[in-house]
Amino acid sequence: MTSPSTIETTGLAVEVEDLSVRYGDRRALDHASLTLPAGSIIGLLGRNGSGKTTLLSTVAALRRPDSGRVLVGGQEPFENEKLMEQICLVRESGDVLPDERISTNIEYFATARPNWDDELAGRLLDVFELGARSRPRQLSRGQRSAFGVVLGLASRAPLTMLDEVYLGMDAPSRYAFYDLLLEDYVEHPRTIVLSSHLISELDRLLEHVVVLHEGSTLLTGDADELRGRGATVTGRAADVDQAVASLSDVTVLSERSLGATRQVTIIGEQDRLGPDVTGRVRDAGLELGPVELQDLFVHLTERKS
Ligand SMILES: Nc1ncnc2c1ncn2[C@@H]1O[C@H](COP(=O)(O)OP(=O)(O)OP(=O)(O)O)[C@@H](O)[C@H]1O
Repeated sequence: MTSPSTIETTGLAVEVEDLSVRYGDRRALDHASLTLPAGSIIGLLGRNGSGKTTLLSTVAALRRPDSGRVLVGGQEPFENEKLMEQICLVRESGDVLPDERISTNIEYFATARPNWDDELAGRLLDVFELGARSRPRQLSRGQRSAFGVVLGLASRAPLTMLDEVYLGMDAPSRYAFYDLLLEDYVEHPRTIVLSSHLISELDRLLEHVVVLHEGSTLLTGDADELRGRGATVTGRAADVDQAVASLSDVTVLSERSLGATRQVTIIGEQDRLGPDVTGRVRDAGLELGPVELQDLFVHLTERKS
């Protein structure tokens, strides 16, 4: 069993083995297997309906597997009260008391969270301009999302899962959230899962990525390793076009132009770029950079559809 000090410093790992979950006849998860490594920020990516919420709900023991199993820190979460104190899932739907004041909601939430940090909660409420006396029912969608973020971060749960909560927030609030998340994570490492189908903003935060597609695991791995599977080629538009046209066995994932500069994202056969490709790009005097996870995600899920 994991000791409390290990939980504090590294968070809880999740092992999902051959997991299937059905809603009636509909199979939301179909023999999915994956690992969420302890002490990392993980992007759980997938198109609408791919099974992200179902997976997180099963990990948080809100649903029971139809077959297969989930282990959190080596233990099954279902009806495991002690373990549930260490797991925090914030869903876009809220899971708060809509007619009670924010301060009351916080008191209620904090009692079930041994690592709860009141000072952090207060700071986050200030950043997102949420009054302690207001009630969730009176908040806008974005403000309710921000309140979810407050509850998720201030819980400091060894396994914290935020299910698309931040999508309703406006850009300044989202960027404040990303900065605060990173700042707090560096001081208090834990396992943080961010689910989304919009990942370009999250890209820089992610250390590990899981892509679900139609209820199964399409891809899972270290984010840097995935970023290295393709490349961006940047330079003068004409030079980039000439270099990319000369590369055989390369697929273009996206193109962006700014004035005379062009950036093309490429990926090689079997999702690898050989040294011959990178060498030729460098020889042409062009800049080579990592691929954006969003481009890789769109490419992989489109190809599967
Ligand atoms: N309560 C439910 N009853 C019946 N089917 C459901 C229910 N909840 C989800 N599903 C189905 O299960 C599948 C997976 O849904 P899920 O909500 O887990 O996906 P998701 O990846 O979180 O989607 P989104 O990005 O749109 O939130 C979908 O096909 C969905 O229609």
